[in-house]
Amino acid sequence: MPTIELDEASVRVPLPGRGEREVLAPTTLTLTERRIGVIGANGSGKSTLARLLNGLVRPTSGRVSVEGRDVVREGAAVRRLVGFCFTDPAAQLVMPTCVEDIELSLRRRVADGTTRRARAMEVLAANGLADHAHDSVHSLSGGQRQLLALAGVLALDPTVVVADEPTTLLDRANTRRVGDTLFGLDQQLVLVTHDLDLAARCDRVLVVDAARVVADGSPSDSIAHYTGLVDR
Ligand SMILES: Nc1ncnc2c1ncn2[C@@H]1O[C@H](COP(=O)(O)OP(=O)(O)OP(=O)(O)O)[C@@H](O)[C@H]1O
Repeated sequence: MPTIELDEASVRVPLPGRGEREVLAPTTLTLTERRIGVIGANGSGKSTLARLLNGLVRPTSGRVSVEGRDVVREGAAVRRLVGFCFTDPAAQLVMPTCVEDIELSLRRRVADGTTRRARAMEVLAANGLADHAHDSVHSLSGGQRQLLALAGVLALDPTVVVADEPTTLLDRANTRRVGDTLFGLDQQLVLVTHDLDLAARCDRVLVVDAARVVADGSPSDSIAHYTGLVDR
């Protein structure tokens, strides 16, 4: 599996007229497991941690690297390695139809339009969306939209998939479909989630609380730590 490293990486954001806020305290981690869960309360810093991994957020201090590539100095290379799936697929789906959306993802990879269309159709088929290729993205259900957004990320064959609460907007059946897709991936997965059933399927789970990783271990130990914080 790939190696993701955080070396004393912190994130502070300026608050106009009020100094700054630490949204992630200096954090050191080496992540080599296949499936890594990140859980914690709203506003604890999970998304910030996830966004550091592909350079969407830059560390204020310290270093973050993926496969030895620094997310700041080698940002383009890191973004090729790390696919990022957002909570709200609307953040990712910008083209009118499903097949055009996948083609947009592929534009830098496949120059020839006919080949690109064929590849996009394959990607849709692999994700159970072939029948919707020419449908409007807006006609899809929430679960189908999330699968389409994920398909757009997977079309680029990333080495690592970071998914930030990909099932939060979904009902139970779609949570299961998207969860099964994510846990069926060959790639390394970093999954930020409020769904403790999904967290329980990971190999290692980090608990974030008040801008710090406060627990890091097996799913059962980390989930127990988190529920202990909530029940405190
Ligand atoms: N650019 C920013 N400016 C100001 N505050 C920020 C910024 N980025 C993050 N924060 C704050 O840092 C805290 C952590 O945010 P983050 O989005 O990482 O939390 P989270 O654990 O993912 O929360 P949720 O579960 O609600 O998605 C929040 O209080 C958020 O408002």
